[in-house]
This record gives sequence, structure tokens and C-alpha cells, in this order.
Amino acid sequence: MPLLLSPHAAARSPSLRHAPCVLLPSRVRPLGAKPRGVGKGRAAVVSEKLAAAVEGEGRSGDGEGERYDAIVVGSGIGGLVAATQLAAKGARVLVLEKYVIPGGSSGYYRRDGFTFDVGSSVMFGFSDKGNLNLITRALEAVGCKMEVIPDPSTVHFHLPGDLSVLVHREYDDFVKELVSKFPHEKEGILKFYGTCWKIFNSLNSLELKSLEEPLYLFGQFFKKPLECLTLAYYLPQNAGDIARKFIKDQQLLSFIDAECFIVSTVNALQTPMINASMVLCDRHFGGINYPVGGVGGIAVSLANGLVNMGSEIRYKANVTNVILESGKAVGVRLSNGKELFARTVISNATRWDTFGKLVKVKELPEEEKNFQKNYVKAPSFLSIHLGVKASALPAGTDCHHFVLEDSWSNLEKPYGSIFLSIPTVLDPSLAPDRHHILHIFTTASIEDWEGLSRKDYEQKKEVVANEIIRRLEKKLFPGLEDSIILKEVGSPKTHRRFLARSDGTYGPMPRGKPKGLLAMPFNTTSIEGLYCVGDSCFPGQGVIAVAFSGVMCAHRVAADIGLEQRSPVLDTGLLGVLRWLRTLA
Ligand SMILES: NC(=O)c1ccc[n+]([C@@H]2O[C@H](COP(=O)([O-])OP(=O)(O)OC[C@H]3O[C@@H](n4cnc5c(N)ncnc54)[C@H](O)[C@@H]3O)[C@@H](O)[C@H]2O)c1
Ligand SMILES: CC(C)=CCC/C(C)=C/C=C/C(C)=C/C=C/C(C)=C/C=C/C=C(C)/C=C/C=C(C)/C=C/C=C(\C)CCC=C(C)C
Repeated sequence: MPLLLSPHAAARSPSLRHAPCVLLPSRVRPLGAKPRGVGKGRAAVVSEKLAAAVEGEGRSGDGEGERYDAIVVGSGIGGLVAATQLAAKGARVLVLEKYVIPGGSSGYYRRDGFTFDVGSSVMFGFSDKGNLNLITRALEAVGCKMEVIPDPSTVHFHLPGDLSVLVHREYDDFVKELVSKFPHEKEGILKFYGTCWKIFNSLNSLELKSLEEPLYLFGQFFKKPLECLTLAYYLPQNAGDIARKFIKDQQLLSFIDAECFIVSTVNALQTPMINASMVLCDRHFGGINYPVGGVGGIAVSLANGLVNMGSEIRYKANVTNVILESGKAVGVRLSNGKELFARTVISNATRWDTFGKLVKVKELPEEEKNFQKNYVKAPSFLSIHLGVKASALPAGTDCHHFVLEDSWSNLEKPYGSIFLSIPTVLDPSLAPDRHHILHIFTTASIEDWEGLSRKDYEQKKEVVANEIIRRLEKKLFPGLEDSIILKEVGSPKTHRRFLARSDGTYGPMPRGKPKGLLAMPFNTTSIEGLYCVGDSCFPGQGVIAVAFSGVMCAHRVAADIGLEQRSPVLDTGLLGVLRWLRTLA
């Protein structure tokens, strides 16, 4: 019978708590490591170090009295990339994670032989070419390489009016498929996606570092003037406006809305053109690649790499305050009262949590008021993890699906559209033999789940999840319900609690129609020594997006603590101009 347990409860059991050190890393090959079974592999050594860190036996005891170069609050991909990039530049970093394993919404949990990804299984940036393979590069920076499985089809869209579009890995196949559905819009299709390629190629030609660091930024303008000007031109623009220049067919425009919605939780008119171009092209350029062993392996590898480079990560370390001295961030206080000090503090909590909870100031800084004027918390989501008998899926089933059955007007409504990933199509090792994982999620807001008794809450999870499963059974997989052997449902409250995200939010979304990415804050904050990283920083939601925010943050922090070149005069000028530009949005 279905189990209704918190999906994250698994990681609290002592045996599973050690799982990432023993099992996931066995699928992670540090660069140059000996094959397994030849001596004591480096992976094993790294794993032991992580185990020690998890147990609180890291290199420097409890760390009280020490002063780090940077303390990172939170070990989401944004926080881990910032931490590992800094460690690779020679900084001494301490990562403090409230939960028991790394990864945040890119974590994992195991149950009854199934390895579930907590969040998305659609991985961009994991190829071996170009400059935008930021996940591959982040791992390489700490000496790791993960084996990946190429996904032959990015997403299979099942849309109103029985419109079915499969996004093939090969761009030409995708265009052929789309043109076959909208032959009268062939030219518009080529022009819209062609514009995306122009932007993507510009992005991919740059060496990606902090856009808040003038020596780098001006250097890039000098080396790649056309590409930088192209990006500057599209920075304040949105995908929906560009699409409307070339395309008239309303259904095709709605398809582009759905394309944008799955990466930004808003329609195309609200999705920055640069972000849309990034995902609509990288899926064909580098392709979508799934890490063998599950998405959770990325965070475990980064945490391993961090420890291996002489820095630290501590779990069950709940930061309650950023300590300010004369208006400067100098350290953090934990819920157990311990204080830890550093030259800089980097928060991977959302900006709402950072400035709503961790930083105790009388008034919200202007910069944050501006952020909250432009962005609201996107709804949270309802997630359903299923273990099913393989017989439920027809042969050749694609890995990722997006389902919106009846009306385009439901696209952005709570429970309106359904995201579905079946990672076992690519990596069968995630489930017992002859079984699959179905990870289903749909947007839902926290208000809908508050104020219920325990019994009503559990009942509601069961009712809402069953309705979503019924819809999938009707649209895609007849007999699905009878094939379920394991079911776990997470509500917005689950996500708020276990991901430590305000209202369980999926990320920031524009309050109205944004000026592209112009209003999105970078990593510095109005508090000296305090930086933010993650999806409430430029360029927003997405694992690869937060990885970029981590790279940018590490570069800016490294310059500020003297590990990279800087010019204080140019810094003041550029940061002032960027602050002013944000107020124009
Ligand atoms: N929002 C979601 O639920 C969700 C789902 C799927 C994928 N994703 C992807 O992941 C991205 C988010 O990555 P991210 O790097 O911004 O961060 P994240 O939210 O994934 O991770 C933040 C980490 O910080 C920890 N944390 C927060 N407050 C803390 C505190 N006070 N003390 C100690 N630890 C604390 C959390 O436990 C969590 O592990 C999203 O943009 C999205 O693409 C998100
Ligand atoms: C500095 C100024 C003002 C001007 C200078 C001009 C200049 C040089 C600008 C440079 C800009 C740069 C470098 C911008 C870089 C932008 C990048 C790298 C953006 C990346 C965006 C990535 C995104 C948005 C990725 C999103 C991915 C997501 C959300 C994936 C998840 C998918 C799902 C949740 C869907 C699951 C789907 C199914 C169907 C199951």
C-alpha cells in the first residue's frame, strides 16, 4: 500500500545518513582516480572525509575562534559552487547546512531501493563542450567528473487540442517536428529560435565570471565586443515580446509560453530572453544529460571536493543570525548559540529568508525593497514520488513530460500543469529491477495547505495526489494507479520545512512584466561583507542558473578578499551604475 511519509524523512535515518558517502560517490569518478578495486581509490578517501565532516569531525574541530575567508550559509548548488570555486582559488571556506545532507532542492533521498531526486531531474550544463557547461566545470574545479547519460529527447509536451511536441536533442529534428505542426509559421519559428541561438552563441563565447567585477567585464567587452553588446541589448528584453515579432499563431505562442513556463514558472512575456535562449539552445548544444546515480551525486561530489581541498562543511548547522559589527557582516550565530567568524558571509538562503530572518536590521535596505518591488515568491509545489512496476510504461517512453490537458488558461494556475520525470528511463540503477520512478510535480501555494488538522492535511495530500495520478493515467499511462508500489507526497509545507525556503517558494518570479534580467540583483548586498547566492540572484531559477550565480559570487568575493585582481575605484563606479540600472527596471 502507498506510504505517506515525508519524502525527506529517509535522510534522517542513521543508515541512510551515511549513504551519500558510500553509495552515491561510487558512481562519481574523481579525475585521474584509479578504477575501483585498485588500491584505495581517491573516491573512497574523499568519502571518508565527507563522513568525518558529516559527523562533525572535520579538520578543525568545532571551528570556534577560527576566522574563515568565507562562511557559506546553505549547501544548495549555488552555495556549493560558490564555496568550491573559492576553495579552488585558495580560500578557507566553511559551509553550514541546516539539513543532514548537501544539495537543498538538488538533494536526493532513498527509500526501499529507489533513489529519488528531490527537485528537477532536467540537467543543463552537463556536457563536455563550450563555456556554459557550468556543472561539469564546477565539478572539475574540485577534481571530480561524473558519468552522464545523454537524454535523446529533452521534454515531451502534451498540450491542449491534443498537440504533442517532442523536443528532440537534435535541433534540426525539433524544428522539423514543430514546423510539421505549424507549417504556416516556418519562417517565424526559424527566426525566433534563430534569435535564441544568436544570444546563446554570444553567451557561450564568454569566459563566465562576475558581472559585478569591472576588470573582468571590461576585459570581455574588449575581447568580444559584438557578443557583449548583443547580450547588453537583450538583457532588458523578454522572450514573449521577441516571439511576437516573428510569430502570429496563438497556439504556437502558447507553446512558447509552455516552453518558458517549465524553466521560469511564468509565461514567455515574463521570461527574460537571455534565460529563455540559454535553455532553449543548450538542450541542443550540450544536450540534457543525466548524472549516473542521480542528481544528488552532484552536491555530494561538490561537498567531497570541498573537504578534499581543505575546507569544511557541517550539517545540522542552523544559522539564525548574520552577525554585524559596525554595519559589516563578520560571522554567523547558530541555533545552538555558537558563533563563527569570517571575512565574508555568503547566504544561499533565499533573499526573503536572508533579509527577513538572518539579518536583523530595523529597516529593509533600499536594494532589497527594490528586489521585493520587482519580484514575488513563486508558488511552491506539490511533489509526488512514485515507485511503479515497469509494466505501467509503454516501451520507448520518454524521460521528461509536461502535461496540460484541456485549456491553455490553466498553464499558470495551481495544479494546472503537470511536470513528470522518469529518470529510470535513462538510469535503471535508481530503482529495483523491473521498476521505474515517476517524479511528478505541479505548482501549489502554501496558503492552500495551512491551518489544517494533521488528519485533514494527510487526507488532502492523498486526495490531491490521487487526482494528479488519475490525470496522468488518463492522458499517458493506462493502469498507472494499479502499478504503484511506493508513493510519497510532499506539500508546500514539506518544501518550506525541509528546503528552508520561505513559504516553500520555487524561486523568485516577476511581479509584473519585467525588463528582462535588468532588475535581478547580483551577489553583493548593501551590507558590506554579506553576499547572496542562489536563485534569488541573477540570473534566477534553475540548477545551471544558480551554478552561474555561484561562479559569479566566488569571483566577486575572491576579488574583495585579495585572491583576485581588483580596482577599488572601478568597483565603486560599476557597482553604482549597476545599482542605478536596477532601479530603472
Ligand atoms: N525550489 C525548489 O524547490 C526546487 C525544486 C527543484 C529544483 N530546484 C532548483 O534548485 C535551485 C535552488 O538552488 P539554490 O542554490 O538557490 O538553493 P537551495 O534552496 O536548493 O538550497 C539552499 C540550502 O540552504 C540551506 N539553508 C537555508 N537556510 C539555512 C540556514 N539558515 N542555515 C543553514 N542552512 C540553510 C537549505 O537547507 C538548503 O540546503 C532552483 O533555482 C531550482 O532550479 C529548486
Ligand atoms: C553587466 C551588464 C549590465 C551588461 C553587460 C552585458 C553582458 C556582458 C551581459 C552578460 C550576461 C550573462 C553572462 C548572462 C548569463 C546568463 C545565464 C548563464 C543564464 C542562465 C539561465 C539558466 C536558466 C534560466 C535555467 C533554468 C533551468 C531550469 C529551471 C530547469 C529546470 C527545469 C524544470 C523544473 C522543468 C522540469 C521539466 C519537466 C518537464 C519534468
